[in-house]
Amino acid sequence: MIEYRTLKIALLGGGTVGSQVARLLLENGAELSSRSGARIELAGIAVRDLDKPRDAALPRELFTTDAEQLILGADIVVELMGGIEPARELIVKALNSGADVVTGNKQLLAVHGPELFDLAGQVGAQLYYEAAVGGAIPIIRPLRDSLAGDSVTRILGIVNGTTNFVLDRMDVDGDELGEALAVATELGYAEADPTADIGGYDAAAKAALLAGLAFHTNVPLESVYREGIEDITKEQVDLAREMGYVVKLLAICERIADPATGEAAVSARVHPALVPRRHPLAAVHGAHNAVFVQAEAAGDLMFYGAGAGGVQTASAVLGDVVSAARRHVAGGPGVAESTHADLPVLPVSAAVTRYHVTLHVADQPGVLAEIARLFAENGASIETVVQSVAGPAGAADGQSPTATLVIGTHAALEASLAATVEALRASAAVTSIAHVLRIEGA
Ligand SMILES: NC(=O)C1=CN([C@@H]2O[C@H](COP(=O)(O)OP(=O)(O)OC[C@H]3O[C@@H](n4cnc5c(N)ncnc54)[C@H](O)[C@@H]3O)[C@@H](O)[C@H]2O)C=CC1
Ligand SMILES: N[C@@H](CC=O)C(=O)O
Ligand code: NA
Repeated sequence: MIEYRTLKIALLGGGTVGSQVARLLLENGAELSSRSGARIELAGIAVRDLDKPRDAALPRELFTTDAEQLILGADIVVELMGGIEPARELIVKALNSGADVVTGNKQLLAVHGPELFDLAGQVGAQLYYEAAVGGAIPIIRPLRDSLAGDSVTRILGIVNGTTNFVLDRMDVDGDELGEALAVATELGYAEADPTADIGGYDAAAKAALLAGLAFHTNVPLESVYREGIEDITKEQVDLAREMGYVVKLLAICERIADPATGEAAVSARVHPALVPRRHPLAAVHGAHNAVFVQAEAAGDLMFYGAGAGGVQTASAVLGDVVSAARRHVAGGPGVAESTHADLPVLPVSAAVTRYHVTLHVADQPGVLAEIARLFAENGASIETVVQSVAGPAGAADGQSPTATLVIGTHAALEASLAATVEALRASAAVTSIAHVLRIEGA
C-alpha cells in the first residue's frame, strides 16, 4: 500500500463552480490522489452565508465564513469567490504562506495578474488559472506550454458563454435579449453581475489574458477595446441571418505592425461581429466557447467546448488542483509565466477589419455615387451593395422616397472605416444609419 502525504485544499467560494469542485473532490478524492501522488483532502469551504442552499449536497461541517483561518495550513488554495477584493488579498496571503493557488477569476488576473505572478515567482509558488478562460476548455495550458515553441499570430474566440447563449437564443428561438439573459443566469452561466457578460467586460478580461499569454507581453485590461451586446436587437440578428451571417461576441487578439511606424505591436478587442454562417464559429451554440489560434508553424488550431457552467468549469479547476498537487510531490519552482516582451498595445483604430453598414438614403439619382465617393475618400472600399427601395420614411408621407442600402466593405483600417461612417452621418444624401457591425472570419 502506497503511503501518500496529505495535501490540504482550502476552497474559497461554494457557489456555482465551488460547490461542484467540492462535490467532485469528495466523490473522486481517491482517484485524484492516485493521479497526483498525494492524498488530496478538502479542508474546508469559505462562504459568505452558511445557510444558503448549495447546488451539491455537501457536509455542513466543511463550511466556514472565516476564509483567512481556512487558508492557514493549506497546501493548495482554490479561489472561486470572484471579484477583486477580498479575493486578491486572500490570494496574496495564500501565496505568502507557501500555498499554490488555483483560480477561475479572470477579472482579478486581468487587473492584478502581473503583481500576483511576480509574487508567486518570488515565493516559489504557482498560480494556476485554466478555468479563467474558456471554462472547461484547455486553452491556458496549450498556449503556455504546447505552443511555447511556436509564434502565435492571431486568436479569434467566442470566450463568453452567457452572451453566446443569449445571441444564439435570439437567432435560433427568436428570444429578446432580456428573456434569454434570464435563462442564462438561471443556468449559472452569468457572472454575479451579468453586466460583466453583456457589456463585454468578462470577454475583455479573457482577451487580456489570452493576448498576454499568446504574445508573451503584458496586455493591460484598459488597453483592450470593448463593446458589449446590449444594443444588439432582434432586427439586427434577423438581418444578419438574411445576409448569410450570425452575430457573435468575439475576442480578437492579434500581433500587428504599427500602421504608423511598422514596428511590432499587439491589438486586443472585444465586440459583436457578423460571422459568415459557413465559418466554424457560427456553429458554436448555447454557452459553448471556441478559440481559434493561428500560429506560424502549427497553422490553425481550434479549441472548443463548454465555456461556462458549474460542473464543466470544475473540470478545469480540478485539472489545476492535480497539477498543483503533482508539483508539491515533485518539488521545484513550477512553470514561470513567459512575459518578457514589451510590445505596445495599439488602439482599435490600428486594427484591420471590415464593416457592414445598413443606411437609409434619398432614392434619387447621384446618391449612390455620392456614397461611393465618401467611402473612397476615407480609404475604405466597397465590396457589396444590396439596395431595396421604399425605406421607412417613404413617399406615402409626402416625403421623398428613400432606399435602404446594405453595404459590405473590403478589409481596411478601423480608423478609415470609422471615419467613413462619420462622413456618411454628416452627408445630406443619408437619411439615417440603421446599423454598423464589423465582419470577421470572412
Ligand atoms: N459560473 C461559471 O460558469 C464560471 C465562473 N468562473 C469564475 O469562477 C468564479 C466563481 O464563479 P461562480 O461560482 O459562478 O460564482 P458564485 O457567485 O456562484 O459563487 C461565489 C461564491 O463565493 C462566495 N463568496 C463571495 N465573496 C465572498 C467573501 N467575501 N467571503 C467568503 N465567500 C465569498 C459566495 O458565498 C459564493 O459561495 C468567478 O471568478 C467566475 O468569474 C469561471 C468560469 C465559468
Ligand atoms: N460568465 C462567464 C462564465 C465563464 O467564464 C461566461 O458566461 O462565460
Ligand atoms: Na479553460
